[in-house]
Amino acid sequence: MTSPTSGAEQPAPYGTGPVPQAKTAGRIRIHHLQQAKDEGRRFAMLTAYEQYAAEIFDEAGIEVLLIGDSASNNVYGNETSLPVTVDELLPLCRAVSRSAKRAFILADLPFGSYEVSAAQAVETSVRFLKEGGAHAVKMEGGAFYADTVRAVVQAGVPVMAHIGFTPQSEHSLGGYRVQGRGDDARRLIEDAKALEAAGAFAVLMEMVPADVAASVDAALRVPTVGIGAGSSTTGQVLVWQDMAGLRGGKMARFVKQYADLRTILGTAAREYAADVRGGTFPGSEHSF
Ligand SMILES: Nc1nc(=O)c2c([nH]1)NC[C@@H]1CN(c3ccc(C(=O)N[C@@H](CCC(=O)O)C(=O)O)cc3)CN21
Ligand SMILES: CC(C)C(=O)C(=O)O
Ligand SMILES: [Mg+2]
Repeated sequence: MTSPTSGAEQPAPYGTGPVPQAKTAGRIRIHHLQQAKDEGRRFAMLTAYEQYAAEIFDEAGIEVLLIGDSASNNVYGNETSLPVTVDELLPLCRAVSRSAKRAFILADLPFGSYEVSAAQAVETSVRFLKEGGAHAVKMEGGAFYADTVRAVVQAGVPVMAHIGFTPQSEHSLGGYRVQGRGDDARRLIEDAKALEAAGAFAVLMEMVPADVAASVDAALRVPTVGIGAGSSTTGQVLVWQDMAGLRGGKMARFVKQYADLRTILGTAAREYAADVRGGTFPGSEHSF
């Protein structure tokens, strides 16, 4: 193979020198996630909605950052993920994609932005890549969405499918409940296979019995990601404010809390306020 750098050293003609690769060098891509499955390794995914979380998780080696529609109830103050819009998620996606150098950037399609037609799904997905800087999108839904997945993939947008408990359908599913128990296990496996056949590069399962999730993972060539789906999936995902203990209140069973940021930030804010009220902040070292 010949390359511009082989043979005798010659000045490169203008415009043919090496292209800077900083933007993509070392970037996690879909084939790395596939390799993880093929070689029996697991990968980690977290949500991220802004600059510092994105930078910190990227530097920590988290392979996939998800701009989740869970921004609805973790950023925008809604009770559920239903109200959040494309126009609200796009700026968060842009902030994360600007801030992460290595992670694969995955954007959730919010409720109402892809269900109407395959054309609507393609239009919304393209916006997340063009305007949000995402590398792929995730959408909720089973085999019924296979044609939609196929259309988006054909347009050049990789798709992660999301099955099991799909929070955008909580009112159809009758609440926040484990999916795929008993006879429903077979349907979950068929959904996953149909979505893989439609071109999904991965399948995420939420709140599915561990043995059923293991069967789905075994039935698929592509990697799986789990949240409340046991330890047999290729990857795992958590909402970062749950994982880091920033969010208060009762946590779902599938959450493991690795830090207590809510207490740390609350203590910092109380100490700051006390210093201000007591006149000890700012000190002379903070003054001009
Ligand atoms: N902060 C946050 N964390 C999440 O994991 C999350 C969001 N927000 N927003 C969108 C969806 C909603 N999700 C949720 C939220 C709560 C439960 C929950 O309360 N589960 C209970 C009941 C399970 C059952 O009885 O079947 C649990 O104890 O796990 C589950 C999924 C997951 N996603
Ligand atoms: C919980 C994960 C899988 C998600 O879809 C989200 O954060 O929106
Ligand atoms: Mg979501």
